[in-house]
Amino acid sequence: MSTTPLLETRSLSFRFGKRPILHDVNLLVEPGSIYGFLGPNGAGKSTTMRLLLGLLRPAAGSVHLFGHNLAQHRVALLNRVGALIENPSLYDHLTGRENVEATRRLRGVAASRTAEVLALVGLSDNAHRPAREYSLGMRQRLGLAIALLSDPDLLLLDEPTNGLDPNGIIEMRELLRELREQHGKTIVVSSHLIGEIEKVATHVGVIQLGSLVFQGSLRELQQLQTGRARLVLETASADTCRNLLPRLLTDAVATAPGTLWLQWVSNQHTAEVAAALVAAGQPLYGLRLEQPSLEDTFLHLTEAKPELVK
Ligand SMILES: Nc1ncnc2c1ncn2[C@@H]1O[C@H](COP(=O)(O)OP(=O)(O)OP(=O)(O)O)[C@@H](O)[C@H]1O
Repeated sequence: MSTTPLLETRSLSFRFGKRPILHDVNLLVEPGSIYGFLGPNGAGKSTTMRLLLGLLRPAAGSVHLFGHNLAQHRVALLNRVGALIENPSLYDHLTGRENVEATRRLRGVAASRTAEVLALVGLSDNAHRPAREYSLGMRQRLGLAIALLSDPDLLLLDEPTNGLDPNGIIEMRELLRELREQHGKTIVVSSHLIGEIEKVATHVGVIQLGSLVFQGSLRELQQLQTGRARLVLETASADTCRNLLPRLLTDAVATAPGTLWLQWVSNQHTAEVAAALVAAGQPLYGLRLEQPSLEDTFLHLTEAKPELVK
């Protein structure tokens, strides 16, 4: 069964003046997902978010929200989107509740929503305090409350945990999970930290130098990580082993006179390599599996050329 993506970009490109910033970006966000939009600083995440919100105009390509072209139905489509772009602009002298109220009136949203959104982000008990007394985490949650006023189907959050302490990061993560699981929101959340995204995202897009270098489910990213596992083999002479076992060791790389690295395939293959070495009369001093971390895989992706996009 195929569903219409909630958000899609088609060959989206952007330039600042003559400088190309985004190249042919094809994002695909399924309804009900938390899409982690990952990339190092300067990769183009904020620019993409601004294009998704119609705040910048593409040099080429298009943005589609809920199956419709943003350029043609801007107001109607953006009514269904809530956004938090970096730090929310708040009135520091007003209370949390008054900050929400100010936007609620402006947008003509029902009065009952103020208490609802404050409760949703866990700020009911602090709603009477002026925003200047709020921690950064509370400010982010207040910004999110304001973004939730019109009960949007899609939330676009640009680095919402930037600068938060570990507690604030956990609270934000739990809030995103709750918004998806209990309120059916689809969320796009950008970050430069894979460690944060892997804990909350169902899908991941990785951007590097303005190009999407990976897009898929978190599971597919983890599979890519497993595929990068390698066997490290310690023996007396790497060259002798390679000569004796050309079929098994053609692609092995000698990193030291007695050390070979080869791509990990399966447990069976590992056992076959070990048995073959011993049968060939070669000493086996060590055999270990090295699994790169997801962080390594992310770094690998963001160092690689953009050929991995599906
Ligand atoms: N107003 C601007 N004029 C010219 N270049 C810009 C402007 N804003 C951003 N850029 C450039 O566009 C590129 C992408 O920036 P962008 O802010 O989208 O990246 P990012 O992935 O969000 O990174 P960060 O997390 O550091 O904001 C960068 O090279 C940046 O220098």
